[in-house]
Amino acid sequence: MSKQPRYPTSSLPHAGTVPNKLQTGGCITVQVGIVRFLISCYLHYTPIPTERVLPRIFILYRRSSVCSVRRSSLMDLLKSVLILSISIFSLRLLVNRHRRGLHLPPGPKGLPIVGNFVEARAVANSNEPPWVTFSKWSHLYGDIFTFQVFGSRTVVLNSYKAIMDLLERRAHNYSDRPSSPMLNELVRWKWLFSLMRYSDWWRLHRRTFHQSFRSRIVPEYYEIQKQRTSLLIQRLVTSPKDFFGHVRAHSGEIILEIVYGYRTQDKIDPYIKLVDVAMEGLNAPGVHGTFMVDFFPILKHVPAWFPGAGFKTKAEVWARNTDRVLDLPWALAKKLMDEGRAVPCFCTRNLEKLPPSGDNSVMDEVIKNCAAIALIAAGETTVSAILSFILAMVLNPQVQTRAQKELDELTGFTRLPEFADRKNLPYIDAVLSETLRWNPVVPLALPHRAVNDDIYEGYLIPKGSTIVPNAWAVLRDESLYGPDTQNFNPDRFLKQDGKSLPPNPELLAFGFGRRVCPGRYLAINSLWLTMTYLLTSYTIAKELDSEGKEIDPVVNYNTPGITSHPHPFPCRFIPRSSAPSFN
Ligand code: HEM
Repeated sequence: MSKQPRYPTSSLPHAGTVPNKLQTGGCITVQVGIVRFLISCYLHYTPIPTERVLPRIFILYRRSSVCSVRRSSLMDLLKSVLILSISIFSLRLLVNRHRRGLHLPPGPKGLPIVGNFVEARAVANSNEPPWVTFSKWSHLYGDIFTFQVFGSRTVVLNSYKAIMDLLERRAHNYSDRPSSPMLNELVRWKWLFSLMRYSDWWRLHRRTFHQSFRSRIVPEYYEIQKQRTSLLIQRLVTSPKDFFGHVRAHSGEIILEIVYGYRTQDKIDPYIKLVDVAMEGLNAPGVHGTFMVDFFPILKHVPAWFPGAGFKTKAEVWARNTDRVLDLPWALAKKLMDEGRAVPCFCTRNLEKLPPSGDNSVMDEVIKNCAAIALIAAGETTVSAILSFILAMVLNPQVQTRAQKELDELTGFTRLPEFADRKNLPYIDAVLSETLRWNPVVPLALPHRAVNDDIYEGYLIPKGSTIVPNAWAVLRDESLYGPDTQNFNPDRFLKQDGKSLPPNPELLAFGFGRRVCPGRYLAINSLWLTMTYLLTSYTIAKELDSEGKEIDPVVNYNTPGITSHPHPFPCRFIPRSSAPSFN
């Protein structure tokens, strides 16, 4: 007796019997479904992902049974899959010739299935920073090149034109972010809107954040920035050797007060420490491809005790720090508000806007997330830019003298500079631009993602590709910025007869399109003020060894992670006698 299918018998034309016609129809449904899926993979240039194909086949197979078909044997099914795969492969070869010469951008040749896994691992494990390696690859493959690892495609942009054409002018297609199961789910950074997909949830965060950090609002923070920068100058008198720590504290203090209304303690502040610890869990997995789970999301379900699942243990430790940096400063701000001791800040201003009655849980979460991202995003970035400026002054005393002269002439050496002075200090502005250019803080910006297929300069950029803008390579491009771009030379940004100015490094250092850094106005103000206060108060010089000889600092920016900052270097802060800061 034939076996009855497991579906409601009422849907059968003749319960208990299975007509041959429908059986054939079901098989065709399966096959048509598979063909359609494989063709769609082809059309979107997606390498056929086995982890998606197999479940898909089984879903189709089950659906076919609704057509009252007796299930064909598994062998039959596999046979048809094989035949169809071979046909689709031939079809692919055939249609390839007719695709109007559309190709993917060039790139290193990969192996079947794994693609450029070997090259990607080499980049991730190399002593050379990835932006330098990518810049070298661009000499081999061109300004736009691509590589692919286990079906996940990356397109690297190495020219100003390509970056602007795609990420700025076609921002509607390139404002998404690639998803990273390691960062978003395992290390629980999903509340960080810099990592969120291009969605309404991201838009709500971005809008809330932007309202408090746009160019017209940031002057409200001048006072906090001035007070904290004066404190930095004082601290350098007492312990100049600890300048890395002081610069770190300075950036942390500014953002903690702006966002949570919290004034840090004098010693190493626990909240600043919290951010530093949490950053480890952002920097290490932040470089796409470091963890296999980003290529095979299914691995996130592997238990931590399983051999080779060490990433789960690491992720759990990092995730606890992620939770702490989100929750603890927020709890403090809420406590200060409840006790009536809160000073006006990002949190109070936004929470007060909420209606007193009703469910505010969504906006509560958004405000909490935005406050914490400010803390995370402002920390390392501003610190790195200020340290680069200090290093540049140690290495280029002639630049420092000229900048001090410009400042002293304007202020008469009787007062500290004011933000209103900025328009009258063109050389200081050139030094600031050169600081952002010389060693950009986020050399590869953050990765973007193509929402749809796109064609650029005859190349196909498939939907879902990760787009990496190599800002470092562009900022070192001699055709844009003149000769010796490895050297610090602010003159590049001064008007010269008949010559047009190179692109403002702010256009590259702070990212692109709809994802451009929303904290850039605050960051530029902090950097400008710190530079001018330091130049007014100190001469920054090379450290001396025990014999009184100058020590040349080593310029090393090879730091793992998304941001790049100089390795510790020695220097001296020589107070300028009778500087207004010390009176
Ligand atoms: C010198 C200092 C800074 C530099 C160089 C910098 C650079 C960047 C870059 C390159 C991006 C990625 C843009 C893209 O995807 O194309 C970014 C994103 C972001 N930055 Fe900054 N940043 C700095 C300071 C700050 C500060 C002070 C804040 C907060 C007050 C901040 C908040 C953010 C946020 C929230 C994002 C995510 C934007 C999004 O995905 O929509 N940044 N920043």
